[in-house]
Amino acid sequence: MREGILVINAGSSSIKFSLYISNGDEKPLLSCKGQVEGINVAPHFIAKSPHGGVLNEQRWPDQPNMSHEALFKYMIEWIEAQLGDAELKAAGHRVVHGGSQYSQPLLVNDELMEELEKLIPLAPLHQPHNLAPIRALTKVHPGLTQVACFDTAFHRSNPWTAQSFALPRKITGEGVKRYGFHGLSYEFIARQMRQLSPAAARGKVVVCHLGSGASMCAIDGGKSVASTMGFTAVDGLPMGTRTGTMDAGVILYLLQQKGMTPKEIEDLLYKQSGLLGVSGVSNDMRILLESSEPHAAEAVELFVYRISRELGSLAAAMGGLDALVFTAGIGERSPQIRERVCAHAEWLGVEMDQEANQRDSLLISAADSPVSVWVIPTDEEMMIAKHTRELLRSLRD
Ligand SMILES: Nc1ncnc2c1ncn2[C@@H]1O[C@H](COP(=O)(O)OP(=O)(O)O)[C@@H](O)[C@H]1O
Ligand SMILES: CC(=O)OP(=O)(O)O
Ligand SMILES: [Mg+2]
Repeated sequence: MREGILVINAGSSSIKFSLYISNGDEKPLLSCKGQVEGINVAPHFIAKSPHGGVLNEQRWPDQPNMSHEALFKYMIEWIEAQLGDAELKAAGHRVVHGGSQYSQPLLVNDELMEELEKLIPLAPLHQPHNLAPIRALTKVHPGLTQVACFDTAFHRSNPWTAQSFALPRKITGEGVKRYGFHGLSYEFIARQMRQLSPAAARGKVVVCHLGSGASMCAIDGGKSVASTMGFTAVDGLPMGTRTGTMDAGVILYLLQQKGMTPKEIEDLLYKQSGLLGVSGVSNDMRILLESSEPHAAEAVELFVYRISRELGSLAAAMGGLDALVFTAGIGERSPQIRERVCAHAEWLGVEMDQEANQRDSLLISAADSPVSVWVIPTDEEMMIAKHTRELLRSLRD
């Protein structure tokens, strides 16, 4: 009996999917993957075979504001048609915030959904979009096994110092602490490192996940010990449209002196800041790198500067650095950003091989660099599929 596992990774401006098919107990193989991107701007659906061949592409130029729901419906109907004689066995979802309660992949039920909805204010760009496809799939397939995999889970191994704000204990006890995100990506990279360089994987690694959301993680002996994101995914590095770390006093100033409402401040911090706010040009790193606008160059400079400072901080959290990894959209595809970050990191023992970097090679450090430097494409969907399969297996046993 052929069985399908569908993985959904829904974000603020994109919904990514992967479909895995297995024959009986065999390991599931990737059947196709794709995404709708440009939601709210210029929606574009593309689906590819495992080898990268385009299977389907669709744009809606006269409906730029097409809803997440309508786009998800188009996507799911296309995916269902790909199943052929395979039965859809389960769906695994990336859920950005698991709060203080959830640190393992979990079977979705009404009670869990209620709890996850309470976390929407802590991840306004992500959580509503993570939960909507779960609900939409429940409608189409009422009995389908659905699994929620949390972006916060991998960081639960952080020591209390890395998880705490210096707030009164009562507030910390209510769950106001640092959770960290992009955990599925970091978990995938940690596994890859074990295969690529077992010695480095046993040591001290900093991973830079630089996408439209960007964060960094210190992984010591395979376990997350610190990261740049905190209570929410607006903390840490400046991102496409998010501020990253900011003096909390600025928020008081905006509330008390500028009379801004909480919703206006939320929009400012999550949607109007970061690369977009500083450059006034775009949230897209590709556009900024090509732009001749001085403010575009400053936005890139600030991005690199903040990565460099956080690198020092994360190395300090581990007491050293053996390997540095770049991943996600910018990390995997921008030799210039990697070069500039590595130039700031010479003091830590980072020496880059310029040619290897230009080629986006897997290993981009010089042969005698004390710290090895890697470019590893992340695969959050693969990690979700793995967790979903393991949970299904535990239900069968
Ligand atoms: N060749 C490139 N050079 C620089 N940046 C790139 C390149 N390709 C993609 N990006 C950046 O990667 C970002 C998207 O990364 P991705 O990891 O897919 O993000 P997310 O999953 O958070 O939507 C885009 O904002 C874009 O600026
Ligand atoms: C947590 C987060 O920022 O996710 P993304 O990079 O998908 O926006
Ligand atoms: Mg992402």
